[in-house]
Order: sequence, then structure tokens, then C-alpha cells
Amino acid sequence: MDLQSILLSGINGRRPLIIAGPCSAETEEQVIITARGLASKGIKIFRAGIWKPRTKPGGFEGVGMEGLIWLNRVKKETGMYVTTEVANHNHVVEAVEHDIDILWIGARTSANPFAVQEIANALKLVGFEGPVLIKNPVNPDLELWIGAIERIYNAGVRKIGVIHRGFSSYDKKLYRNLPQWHIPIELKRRIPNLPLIVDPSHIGGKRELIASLSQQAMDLNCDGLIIEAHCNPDEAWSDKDQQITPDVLSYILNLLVIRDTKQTTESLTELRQQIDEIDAELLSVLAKRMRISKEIGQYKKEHNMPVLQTSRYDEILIKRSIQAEEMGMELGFLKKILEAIHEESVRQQIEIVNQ
Ligand SMILES: O=C(O)C(=O)C[C@]1(C(=O)O)C=C[C@@H](O)C=C1
Repeated sequence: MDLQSILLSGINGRRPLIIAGPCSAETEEQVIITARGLASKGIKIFRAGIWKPRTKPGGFEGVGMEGLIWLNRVKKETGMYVTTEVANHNHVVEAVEHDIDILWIGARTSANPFAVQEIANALKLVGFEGPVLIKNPVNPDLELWIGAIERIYNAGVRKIGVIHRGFSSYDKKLYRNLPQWHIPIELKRRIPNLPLIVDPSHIGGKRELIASLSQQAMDLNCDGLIIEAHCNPDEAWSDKDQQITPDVLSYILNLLVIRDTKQTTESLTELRQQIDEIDAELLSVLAKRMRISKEIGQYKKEHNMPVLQTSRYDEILIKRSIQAEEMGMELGFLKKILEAIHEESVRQQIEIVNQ
């Protein structure tokens, strides 16, 4: 993808790019007080939702158009850039007409190709060049996320970024939305020049998790953070548990450790060589295991045995777990590997017995 920088003029390119502001614009006063607080902490991009897709009817659905005027006041009074969420054709037209600098597409919208296409068409119609930030779809589907990016790109927008806000799940014990970091990591691998902004407020769903998730995002070399900030979080009309004051935000940002060195040293090159060699060994051992598994498949075919042998699989899991523990390996990690190997082994044997 031939993408252009999402950095607007006057914003420096040092990581992390910070976007902050309330979940929702509630009143003009709340918007202005929060914006002033953030501007005084050096924040350059102000976010506020004015059209809010709510899980259930009856929740606060945003102030609508009126909020665009408040955002304009923020621009004039503080000099910050402003961004809001758009979910349909009218939102795009209104937001662009009111000089909103950056648009974002929410997670419920990016999960719906019809809605994303409608937005893409509207962007083309009004000639908005971006930046447009595309949140991951609520469901952990990388292709759907890439599809949304492509739709916006095909509308002629070149200033595109993505926001990782985690993935919805039934289990909300620790996180509100599971980070599933492998998905944004794979996206970054496929489209390396696509800026990746992390939303620790929505991933964590709790104030206490914002600092650690932000640090994690920086350690994973993500480009920016979008964090919900409110002048009076406890009284927020939406998502109050995950909003923080501008002071707390500033405190968290000051504590972030940014690892920025890109150069590789001789000792790192040497260690990477060792990894290359070990990976080559791993591959040949894996290939050997698959050959043996195929032989067993042949045996099962000849002796009319079912492919899946749960007691043997169970024995393998238990034995390897004991070994792994002795070696100081993480058991969850080992289990994932063994499951993947077993799944592939079973798949290959099914092919053989059905030949
Ligand atoms: O032991 C077997 O029967 C195998 O085919 C090997 C294997 C494995 O790959 O570990 C594969 C399938 C069975 O469910 C159990 C184990």
C-alpha cells in the first residue's frame, strides 16, 4: 500500500503519537474543560465521540451534531487537532463540513463491510484525504480488518492508520476486550508502513490497566496511543471506569519507557544467527515428526484404526508438561504448540486413511 504519513503539521514524529479526550462529548463545558486540561499537558490531538453506537438501547447515544461545534471551539481555543467517530454517510459529510481533522471508524462499524463501504463512498464524495483511523472489528478477524482498510484505501484515502482496541469476548475477567496481540502484529507484518495506535482504555476497560497496556504497546513498537481522558471521570456519562483525568494521563505518559533504538549491534546479529540455526533445527525435527505421523497414519489405515487416539494424546500432553516444567517453560505456551502439532498430525492422517 502506498500510504502517506498521518502526522498533521506541527506534530512531531517521535513515538508515541498521543490522542486523548473523553469517550463522549457530553456538554460544551465538559469538552472545553477537558480539552484545556489536555492542551496544558502538551496533548495535540483531542478525541470525543458524538455519535455513540451503544450495545443496548437506552444508553447515552451521543450529543450528535451539536458536538461538532464544541469540537470546533476546542480547535480555536487550544490549537489542538480534533477527531471523532463516523459510522455512516451523514456523519462523514457533517464531520468534514465542520472541519474535523481526523476521522475514526469504530469497531462495530469496521465489522460491517456495507457500513465501511458507505463511509468509503462518502469520503470519496466529499474528497476527504484523511487521516482516517480504522479500529479493529469487534471479532478477531484480521481479513475483515484488512478488508476495511482496503475499502478506505480504494476510496483514495492515503493517510490511514489503525487502532487496536482489543476483541470482544464473553469472558471479561481481566480485560474488557482481549488484546490478542498476534492479530495487530500480523497486520503490522503484512502492511509494515501502516501506523498502529493502541487503545488501552478499551482493551483494559479499567483505569488501573492503562499504564501497563500503554507500556506493552510501546514495547511492541506501536506508533501511538489513544486514551480516554475526562475532566471528571467518575461522573462520565459513558465508560467511566476506563477514563482518567488529564493529570493522570500526563503522569502515565511521563513514566512510559520508549525503546527507540533501531540499529542492530554485532552481539544482536550473533544472537539472531543462533535463532536462525535453532529454527532450522526445529523445522527439520518437526518435518521428521510429521513423517512418522504419516507412517502411523498408514498403519491405522491398514489396521482399520481411528485416527484420533485421545488417551495417547493425553499421555503426550502430561509427559511433555512435566518435561517443560523441569525446563522452566511456560505451560500455556507448550500446550499451544502441542495442540497445533497434534491438529496437523491428525489432519494429515485423515488424508491418508481416506486415500
Ligand atoms: O499415537 C498415535 O496414534 C498418533 O497417530 C500420533 C498422534 C500425535 O501426533 O502425537 C496423532 C494422533 C493421535 O490422536 C495421537 C497422537
